[in-house]
Amino acid sequence: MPEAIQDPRIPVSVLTGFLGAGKTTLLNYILTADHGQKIAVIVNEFGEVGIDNQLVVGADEEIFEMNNGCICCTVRGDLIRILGDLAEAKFGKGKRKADFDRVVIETTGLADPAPVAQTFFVDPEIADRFKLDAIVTVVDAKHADQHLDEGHEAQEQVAFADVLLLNKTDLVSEEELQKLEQRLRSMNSAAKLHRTRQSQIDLQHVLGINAFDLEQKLEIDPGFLEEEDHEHDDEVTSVFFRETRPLDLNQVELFINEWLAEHGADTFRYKGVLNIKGAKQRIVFQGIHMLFASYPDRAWKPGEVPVSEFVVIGRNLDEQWFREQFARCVAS
Ligand SMILES: Nc1nc2c(ncn2[C@@H]2O[C@H](COP(=O)(O)OP(=O)(O)OP(=O)(O)O)[C@@H](O)[C@H]2O)c(=O)[nH]1
Repeated sequence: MPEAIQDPRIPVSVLTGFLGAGKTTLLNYILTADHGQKIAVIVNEFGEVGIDNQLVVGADEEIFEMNNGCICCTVRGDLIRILGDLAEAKFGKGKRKADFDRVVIETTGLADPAPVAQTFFVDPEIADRFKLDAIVTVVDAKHADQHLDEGHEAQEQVAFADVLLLNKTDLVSEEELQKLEQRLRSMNSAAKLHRTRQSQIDLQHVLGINAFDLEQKLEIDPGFLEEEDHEHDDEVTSVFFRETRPLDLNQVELFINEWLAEHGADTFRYKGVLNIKGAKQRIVFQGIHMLFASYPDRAWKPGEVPVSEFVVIGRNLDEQWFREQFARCVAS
């Protein structure tokens, strides 16, 4: 990806997934795989001092632990501090030096990924140095239905995912897998879904995937955003928007202001590109709840049809409201 190469920020992958889904297994797999990259690891294990450090292999890696609470509530300050230390060790003139190409954060199975992801939008120094590459959610195929029925955390982990790893496929039948895949897709049609055993996957699907590059995903799997399935009555759903007519910037701003005021709490994740009238570049547009960012991306290519495409993932989404508001954004 040319954009990714030009972006000097350090990519960060966030591993999430419910308790026992296979996050540490994935982290170990990443650390031992032959990818030639140096990875700094941040581990947050709820209430178990040092446990994860013992489970994580790869002694050469920089491992930072956060044991004083759940990453999503009490210790976001810790996360900011650790990331700041890492940036200082890589770029600063201090004594402590650490050379690494990317950061992987393993969150506790009970974490709501939003505050972790928000860290990369909120804190200007962090946003300057680090870029959220992707949220990777490991799903336990055997227990997912139960977790999704019971808990908001599991639903939100699926909703926030850029990549879903349907793990432990050895423990369930093909039929069960297909049903579960449908359920996951109906909750988050934008995430790329892979089946895994022992969290093993070609790491090009997990690291350096530049999650906000919808185009790349569309190349791999055209139409994947449009898959819809209403068989389940899960509250978490995703809605996809596409419009080739250029949009009016003022109307888009009004739409977004209204959206964040009225529906910010229900919209977990949204991302995509906008085709703004008069703009030569695509505008990347993304956010998490009320935190929203947009910035000019690459220029539209010669021969490329400029198009606005984005996905909104959330709970109890008022799809009709979104469609009506979005329709008003088309430039006259
Ligand atoms: N049968 C089966 N077991 C698996 C698979 N992947 C992981 N496991 C096992 O599941 C258990 C939990 O895996 P972990 O990687 O520790 O899961 P985790 O998500 O890090 O767990 P927490 O940190 O407790 O949330 C371990 O015993 C793994 O060996 C799989 O594909 N199939």
